[in-house]
Amino acid sequence: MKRLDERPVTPAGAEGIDAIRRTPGRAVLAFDFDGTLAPIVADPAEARAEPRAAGTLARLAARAGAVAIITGRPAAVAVEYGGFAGIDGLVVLGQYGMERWESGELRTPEPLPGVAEARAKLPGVLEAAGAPPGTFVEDKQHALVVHTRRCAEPEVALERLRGIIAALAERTGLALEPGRFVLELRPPGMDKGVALRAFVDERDERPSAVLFAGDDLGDLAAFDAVEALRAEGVPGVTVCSASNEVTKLAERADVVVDGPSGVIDLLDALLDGSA
Ligand SMILES: O=P(O)(O)OC[C@H]1O[C@H](O[C@H]2O[C@H](CO)[C@@H](O)[C@H](O)[C@H]2O)[C@H](O)[C@@H](O)[C@@H]1O
Repeated sequence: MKRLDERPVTPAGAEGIDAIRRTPGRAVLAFDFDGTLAPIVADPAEARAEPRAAGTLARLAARAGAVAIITGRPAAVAVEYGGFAGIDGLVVLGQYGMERWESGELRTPEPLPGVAEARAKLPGVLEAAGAPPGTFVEDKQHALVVHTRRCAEPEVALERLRGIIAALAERTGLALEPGRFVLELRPPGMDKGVALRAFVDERDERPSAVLFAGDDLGDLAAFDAVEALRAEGVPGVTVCSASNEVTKLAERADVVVDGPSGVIDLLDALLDGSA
């Protein structure tokens, strides 16, 4: 396993890592799910966390001030696919922070009416746009996700659909959330940055440091939140779980690691003091 001091880390990131090591009991660490803790697969229902993820998160939750998963998935799905149900102290903020799972309890709001309207219109919209074979819709109750990963040319398919899905989002009062070969229609107002900031602000004490790890465009809002906290004097670390599908996070991150296994290696190094 690569030691942290063998990796390129920005000076601000190194400060954040030092602060986590010095005072882990007041550190807040949060993670995206797909692409960060779970390797990307063609069928979203087949995604599962990296086999070491639950064990490492359990150790982390026992040592850190607070640990959360902040995901676009429904919280219960991330708990199930991650194997996270037994992790004491873990909080899962699902659907970009609209849902909260904690100690086996799920809090979820009523779906926005625009989602039902979009659900009814989406099949016709996709047909009218000539969605290529392989395009499919994932219905998350609070949001609808158009996937193109299974198309012969996923990027071409995504670009063909982008405009018409954006128009549907506008007509139904929803936000368009683009991601790795996905266009998601979801309620506006909440994002991973808002969710992370609220999670940090719940603490009784100011955190010693904040870390967020992600891989996709929706995670940039959480990177913004880490940077805003840094500007307020809270040391922070942004970690990119790298892929060749999204490069924007690697350009912004303090530390870049090689996919979900690299994220777990990094956390194990932090926990084992070899960081
Ligand atoms: O916030 P996340 O935990 O990263 O969730 C974002 C979206 O992830 C899922 O899609 C991605 O993973 C799939 C399974 O590996 C993959 O097939 C797809 O191409 C990826 O974009 C999920 O299906 C979405 O609902 C989430 O919004």
